[in-house]
Amino acid sequence: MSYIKVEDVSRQFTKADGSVFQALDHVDLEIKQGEFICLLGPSGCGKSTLLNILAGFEGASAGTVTIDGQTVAKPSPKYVTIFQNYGLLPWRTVLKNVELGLEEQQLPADEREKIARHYLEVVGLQDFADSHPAELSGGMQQRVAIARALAVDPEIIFMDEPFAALDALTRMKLQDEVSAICRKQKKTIIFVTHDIDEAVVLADRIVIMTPNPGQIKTILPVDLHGQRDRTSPDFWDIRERVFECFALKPEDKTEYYI
Ligand SMILES: Nc1ncnc2c1ncn2[C@@H]1O[C@H](COP(=O)(O)OP(=O)(O)OP(=O)(O)O)[C@@H](O)[C@H]1O
Repeated sequence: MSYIKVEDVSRQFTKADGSVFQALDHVDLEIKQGEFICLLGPSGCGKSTLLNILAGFEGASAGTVTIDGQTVAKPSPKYVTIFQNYGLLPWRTVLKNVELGLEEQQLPADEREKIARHYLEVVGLQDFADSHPAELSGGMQQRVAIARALAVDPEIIFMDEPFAALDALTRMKLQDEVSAICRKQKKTIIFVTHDIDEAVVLADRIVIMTPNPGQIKTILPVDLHGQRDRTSPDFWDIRERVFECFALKPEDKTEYYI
């Protein structure tokens, strides 16, 4: 039973010179509740456009998107989005940043603080509650953004290249943490990336997109369970299949990004 249904969605943009650009072309996709989906493809293939349409930030030119049977027309408080630049308020403490989304729920202050402290613990930042974002590393700031997203108990978390600004080791650590946390919390995740290894580490299914016009080329199930070992033959087998989908030549494979 599909939870998110994308039916025949197209999106055109009119460029400055008046020409029409087809960012998404007849896209169909069904996603089950609790799935971790990675949208993977080269720059300009429409990953962010599709994510923005799913999250209700922008409309499709044609086609429909439904979530739990309801047509998506605008952003909903049931879903949260995490961006690459963390989106933290610099003048607030870490704790107060995590409380931000809860303030709209009109909870008593002590209840709000209890929930925020719980999710800071989930992401391992309980000792930094009184720090300000500028005192934290990029990886820690992104963990605050993840705690803030989880605190409102969303049904879906949309993530648009959330680790792109982080160094490779921090990114790998956060990939493992996000995978474990989101699966434990049973969230539906739509995650945009152009990093092949990141998609293989995280996804239940990888939606492989190609540009000009933006289309879904294929959907690859990732049949790896539990903690994903980046050195295992199974991991390398799936990674190989993704490379084949993009028709990358053997000599291209040393570069992890597409
Ligand atoms: N508001 C807009 N006006 C005109 N063109 C747009 C607009 N938004 C996106 N596009 C174009 O649509 C195409 C798809 O953009 P999108 O940001 O969805 O790609 P992407 O796959 O997420 O790329 P990246 O990995 O570089 O972020 C791009 O060629 C982009 O220039």
